[in-house]
Amino acid sequence: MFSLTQGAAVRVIDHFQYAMFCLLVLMCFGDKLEESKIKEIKTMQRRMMRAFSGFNLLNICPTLTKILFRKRWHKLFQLRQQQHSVLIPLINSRKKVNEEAKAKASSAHDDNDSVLCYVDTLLGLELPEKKRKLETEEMVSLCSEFLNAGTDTTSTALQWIMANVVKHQEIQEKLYEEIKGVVLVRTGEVEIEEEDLHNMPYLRAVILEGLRRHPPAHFVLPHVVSEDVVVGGHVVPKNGSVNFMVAEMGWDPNVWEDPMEFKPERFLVGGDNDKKVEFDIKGNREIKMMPFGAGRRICPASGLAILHLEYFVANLVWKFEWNKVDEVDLSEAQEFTIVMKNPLRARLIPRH
Ligand code: HEM
Repeated sequence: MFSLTQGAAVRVIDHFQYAMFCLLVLMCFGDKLEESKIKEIKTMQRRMMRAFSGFNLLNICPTLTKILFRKRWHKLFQLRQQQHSVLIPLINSRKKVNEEAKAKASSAHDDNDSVLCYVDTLLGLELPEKKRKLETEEMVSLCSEFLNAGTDTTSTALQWIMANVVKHQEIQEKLYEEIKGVVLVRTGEVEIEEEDLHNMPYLRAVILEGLRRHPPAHFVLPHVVSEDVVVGGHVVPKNGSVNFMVAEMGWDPNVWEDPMEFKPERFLVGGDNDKKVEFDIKGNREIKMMPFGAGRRICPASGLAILHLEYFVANLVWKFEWNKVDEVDLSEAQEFTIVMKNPLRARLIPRH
């Protein structure tokens, strides 16, 4: 992930974003693409995302806005065209892989060299009500959503968590000791595997504390109520738009002790030798925080995101000693997500 001179100061967010994007591209298209291809997809997706807020207006009354905002419509079509030219060949090549596997009468998914990727699942999907397969254009939108929704959110969360790991060296020490205890029982094994993560309750607590204290999204996506409802004595009329103050929930002093402090231990239950984490992150029983939203439109990838965060944090702490360059500044700035105003810089020393 990093190429660095021993102990050099690294601005980590660009590496986190790129690593996360590569991982999602692999999960999406099932292929390890060339770096130049990945960069082409990334640049195109960024362009689309930057322009997106300006396109919301076009939705209000398309017949009218097509006359009033011709230039903006033109730009939207141009960007969409570019997106097609980059993503459709990748979808088609996956289609071919699937067809060839079928022709050989063996499933591509049983083949050890291939993974079941997101596009495979889209190709296999039949819309139950409409009784039809997805159009290629619909798959482009879904792949685009998959890449956009997963990259900044996870890499932002990772940066906030690592910032706290650098700021609070005692947390880093505890993490390292926990990882060592799990990994060193296997001789000659230096990579942390997915299964190891189940035996690292303190790591899980650090991730949850990161999502509570620094949720990447301070609001969920806007929702509209389908009928009049009364909430806490207030009427929300049909079609009224509602949102939730995600960050404020996680910082509520009536629910959390010292809410602005970074204290992973708050998520640990059980004695010293039997520590575990039992927390209802999806808000099925009660909602104490909701970094992924809650209910029907909850982030569909909450489990995946937590797995990615655990995997990255564990390996980063296992492989490197993370030291401060300057005092870690936890001020926030609004971009696509709530990011660190002064991105984390750390001095990394390989441990092994
Ligand atoms: C730490 C990482 C992540 C956080 C904090 C996060 C948070 C959220 C939130 C708050 C929502 C809106 C929920 C609502 O409107 O009620 C959402 C929606 C969504 N997220 Fe995530 N997310 C993360 C990672 C991911 C990843 C890795 C993917 C995909 C690979 C993903 C895909 C989506 C999609 C597709 C939606 C829209 C769901 C819908 O419209 O019903 N997210 N996420």
